Amino acid sequence: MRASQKDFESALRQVKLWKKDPGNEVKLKLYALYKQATEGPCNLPKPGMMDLVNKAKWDAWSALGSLPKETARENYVDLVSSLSAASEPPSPAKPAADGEQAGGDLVVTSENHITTITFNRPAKKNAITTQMYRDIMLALQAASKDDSVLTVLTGNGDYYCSGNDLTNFTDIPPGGPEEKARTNAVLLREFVDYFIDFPKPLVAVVNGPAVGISVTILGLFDLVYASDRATFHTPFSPLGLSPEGCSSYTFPKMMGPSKAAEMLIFGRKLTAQEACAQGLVTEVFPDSTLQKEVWTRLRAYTKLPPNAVRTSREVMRSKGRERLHAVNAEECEALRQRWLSEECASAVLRFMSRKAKL
Ligand SMILES: CCCCCC/C=C/C(=O)SCCNC(=O)CCNC(=O)[C@H](O)C(C)(C)COP(=O)(O)OP(=O)(O)OC[C@H]1O[C@@H](n2cnc3c(N)ncnc32)[C@H](O)[C@@H]1OP(=O)(O)O
Repeated sequence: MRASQKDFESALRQVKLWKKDPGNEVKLKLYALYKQATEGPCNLPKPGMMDLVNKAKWDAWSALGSLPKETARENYVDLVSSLSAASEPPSPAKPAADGEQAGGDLVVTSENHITTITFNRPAKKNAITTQMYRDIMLALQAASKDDSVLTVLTGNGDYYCSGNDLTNFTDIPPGGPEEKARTNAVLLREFVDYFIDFPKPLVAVVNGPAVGISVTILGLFDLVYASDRATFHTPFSPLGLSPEGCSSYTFPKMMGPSKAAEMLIFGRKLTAQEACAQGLVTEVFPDSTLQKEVWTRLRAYTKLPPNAVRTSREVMRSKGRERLHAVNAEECEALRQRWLSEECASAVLRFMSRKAKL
């Protein structure tokens, strides 16, 4: 059945009412079909390599070649109707479809002298947005002053964290990609500095797979407890990137240079057991008992004399702190340059157009 102009307009209105973001892949398809249906084949000049968003849009539209306007209109209507059921708002009685809890992308709680910071973006595998980096710093600042003895980082849902949200690279400011790379480098340096300087024991409860920066900063934690479902993956080279979170220093020190190279240069993904054997993980627990066992143990640790805990930690940490700050600065500068590379731009584009996954 051919879609009429009325069907097309109704589909356009329907899309505007969607409450749930359909994801980049779908948005690019809709954009391309819309442009083809209303303007015909793409004859705009190709945007520059660093203009990630417009390049992805241009690629999607150009890929439709000389598809007739009527067919594009029909495909648009079909796509919208097939997706509409999935985009209907959840009924108020039910939890949101993606399982997000009230409290936003980051949930901070304090109980029994433990402050817990939870990544809470399960629908996006807990990828860290620019706002979340800032909120984590605020949470650490507050936790450093509250009455908690331990600070825990964990994730809600099936992932611990899928690392940096790759769409953080796509909103290019007026100063262009150079300004974006500079501000990202400043934010990253400040973020990692918070972990280097944090005055209380830091504990990660790695409830599922961990990727990128959520893995590298584990080298700055005191305890890392992992589910046997967890994996540890730092795919920097495939992304055109280089290591951060002081891992270029902490990982070789912890696991030896060649094991660190396999992870940080060649992107080998470790199981929880392998990560434990390399010293990155303190202990692995069956997924079914992780929460019970870990929280029981952590509550017992909070009963230890707090000043003794602090002093022991400080004498273990103080010697290496200056070195870690220097490493952090060096890694951020390397990344600033990497973010301006064609290798990195292509990797982000591949992810956005869903041709690539880890
Ligand atoms: C201020 C800047 C500081 C930068 C610091 C430098 C940091 C570097 C890093 O952390 S590098 C690592 C970056 N992470 C990745 O490359 C992971 C990318 N994600 C994937 O490969 C996959 O999503 C997966 C393997 C994590 C999970 O695959 P799968 O189980 O098949 O799920 P989906 O792919 O369908 O994912 C569901 C949903 O989540 C979105 N998503 C997942 N990870 C990210 C991410 N890192 N950034 C943005 N979005 C992410 C994914 O797009 C899906 O969204 P959709 O449903 O399509 O809207």
